Amino acid sequence: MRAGFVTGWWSGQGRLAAGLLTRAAHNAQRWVVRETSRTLSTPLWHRVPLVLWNGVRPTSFTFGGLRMVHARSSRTASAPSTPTPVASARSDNTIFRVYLAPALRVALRASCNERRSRVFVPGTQPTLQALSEAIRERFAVLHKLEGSNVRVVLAVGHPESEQLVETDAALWEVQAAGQPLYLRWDPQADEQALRAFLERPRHFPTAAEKRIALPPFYPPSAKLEVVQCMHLLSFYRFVPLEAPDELAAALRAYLHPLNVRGRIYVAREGVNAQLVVPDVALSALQQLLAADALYLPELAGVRLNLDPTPMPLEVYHRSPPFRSLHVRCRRQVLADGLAQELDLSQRGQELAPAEWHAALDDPHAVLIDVRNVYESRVGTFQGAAESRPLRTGTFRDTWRALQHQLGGMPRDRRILTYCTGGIRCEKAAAYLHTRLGFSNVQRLAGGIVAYAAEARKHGWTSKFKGANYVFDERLESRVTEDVLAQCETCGTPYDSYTQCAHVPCHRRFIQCPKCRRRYTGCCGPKCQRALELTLQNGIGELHWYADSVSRPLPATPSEALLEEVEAETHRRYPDAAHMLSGRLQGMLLATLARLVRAERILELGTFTGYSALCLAGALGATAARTVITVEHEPGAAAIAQSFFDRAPTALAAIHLEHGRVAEVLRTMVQRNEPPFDLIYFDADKKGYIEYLQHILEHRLLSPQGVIVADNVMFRPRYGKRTHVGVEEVELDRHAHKVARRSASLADAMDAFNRYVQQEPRVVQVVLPVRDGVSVIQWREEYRQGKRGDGGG
Ligand SMILES: C[S@@+](CC[C@H](N)C(=O)[O-])C[C@H]1O[C@@H](n2cnc3c(N)ncnc32)[C@H](O)[C@@H]1O
Repeated sequence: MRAGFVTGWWSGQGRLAAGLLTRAAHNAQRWVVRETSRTLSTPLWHRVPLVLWNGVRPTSFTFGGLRMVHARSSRTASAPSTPTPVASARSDNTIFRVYLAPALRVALRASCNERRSRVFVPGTQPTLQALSEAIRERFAVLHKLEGSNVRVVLAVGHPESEQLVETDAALWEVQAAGQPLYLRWDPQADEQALRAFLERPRHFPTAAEKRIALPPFYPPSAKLEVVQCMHLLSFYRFVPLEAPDELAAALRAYLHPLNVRGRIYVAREGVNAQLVVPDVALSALQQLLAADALYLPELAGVRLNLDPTPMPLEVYHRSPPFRSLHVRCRRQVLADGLAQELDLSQRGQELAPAEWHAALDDPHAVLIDVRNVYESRVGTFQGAAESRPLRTGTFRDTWRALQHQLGGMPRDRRILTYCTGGIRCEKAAAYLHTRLGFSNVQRLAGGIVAYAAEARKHGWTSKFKGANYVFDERLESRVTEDVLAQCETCGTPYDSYTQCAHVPCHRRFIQCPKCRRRYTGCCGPKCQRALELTLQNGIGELHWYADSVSRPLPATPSEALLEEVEAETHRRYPDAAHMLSGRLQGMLLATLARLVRAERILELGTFTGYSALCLAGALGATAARTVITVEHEPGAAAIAQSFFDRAPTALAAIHLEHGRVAEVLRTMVQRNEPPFDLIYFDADKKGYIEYLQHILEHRLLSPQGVIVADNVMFRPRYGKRTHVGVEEVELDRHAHKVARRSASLADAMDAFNRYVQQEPRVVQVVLPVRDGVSVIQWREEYRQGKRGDGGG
């Protein structure tokens, strides 16, 4: 017997029409259905088995409206009669790593989250059929294959692998070897079907095209142009659904015209929705789901958890909690990882927020926070009740944590459970009742969201302290001003979550703004280092582009001369040639010199004379115009002088001062040197602060003058890079030395930037050109003044 994993063909339109017909039976007066079902008899696509037993090996057959096409493969070995046991299976589930192959990802336009997943299959010897169902549930994007005639197979090891999983035994082998699985096109795919799918028209029918009559109370438009604010709203209901996909289709059809965004899961066990609703559409949505409404009978009278604070439209635009509407069919609306379905008919007693508020004073009650540890960290209920945190990482861990926390407890003890919106408590309470035998389980109706709204409405002192963690892009919604958590990097009280800026890590964690700045948005130095390497590459590319589209000033020394300086520098200083300013920075210096109408320029750090030549070019030759440049290294000074001697006469005179910058600056003051209109800092980084103080103190900068400081965004180099990532930075001994030195230079530059930022006499702007250029000027009130008066 052989089995193949396939996705098949079925009539998507027919499915919708069939769904609508069924719905029409509920409320015939509201629906106009012009389409009729075609071949459909089993509307649940995800219930259709995807494994073919091919004793007779059909190439295709139709099952409940789904045409199944067998995935032929190069593997011919038949399944052994005694299956190999699975080597590694955790708890009640077996976990598979499944990826979408790149070609499939692109074709399905899978989002980042949908590109790979761990797939949990109940049992330790899962069948291929169970895995295929779990995959269908996990990779909702496979829905897009609906209506196509293309096949997807499960390949082992790599995206192009032709080793396919076709039998349960092959699956167990894969699991035992810990190999990843790739969802890919069938290697023997029908080219035509594939092309038809890839070139399919991307048109999403509107409600009018679907011929759905919208309710009369709908607003004429819910477009964001006519909206003032958005409302955050959630609802869920555990209700047995015969045809979740019908309800999903109906929800899409009804909610799209209201411009509702968010995420709705629909399964045979019920519905779970988190939405953001335009203000003009809120009352229509409420009417749609009202107790007496017939539009969505499965949801009639569902409790709507409305966030009491509407979101102004500009806030929504800045950080929308949801950007579009996703209605997805899943195996469960709340995946619990339990091998056996819970009996949800016994799920404890619901307490209204006011009853809950009072119940928390019961010293004999046990309070169970059913949320995960990262949620409890930023906000919890506090009261007399004894609190037993579950500290779970995912909802699937709840069962073991409950057994652990409540193991030896009398079964008639009063248990109070709460979660964000109430849905998790329903399953937890059912488990406590039916599996652990607790008889007095009570849960907070509507969860923290409903409690916070009621507390605010009635002016109670909230017993929930801190922030309510939410699963949209806001990450939390504040209930009280209490701060229960700490910054994970410095330990100061703070409770806002962020995500590590280093994309491969992307860890969600708590970090204060100070540490966020310090670690450039990363969760720690390791990720920061990795990010810096990425940025170095990125900036390199941007610099290259900026250089290629810039055009030098006409008076700049000839490109040929500058190229010669560069070539000579590389020849004589192969390891230090990067110190030379280069074309783009040379152009920037010349432009700034022109802008401030500079006559006198001072450069600290000549090296081989590249930037001095650019500056002299910007001034042009007149008697009053001069560039003074300072260099202490005789070899570099000699090279620079040789080029200055050969410079065209159209350039301003360049006077090279041999010696250390500090001394030269002192002698300048002694000999009463007139002030400069542009001073370029490009010598030793650790002296920048001292030079600045001296220049300001002795007014060596003219009132309109500008200081240009180079390398102010200098970032440490961390040795040889193999490829970007957290673990990939190799440091050899020499690299260690370089790293230490460059780290100390980076610190010096950071100290300089911060010094200038707080220096009252100047203003500065930092430009991310190369490794950062700071442009510093006198503040207006300090422009005029006498030498030695400190500029004041
Ligand atoms: C980055 S390079 C200058 C590059 C040059 N401005 C250009 O763009 O072509 C720095 C130069 O400053 C010199 N230098 C460093 N510290 C110095 C100091 N205290 N006094 C004088 N020169 C110094 C170094 O010898 C080196 O040649």
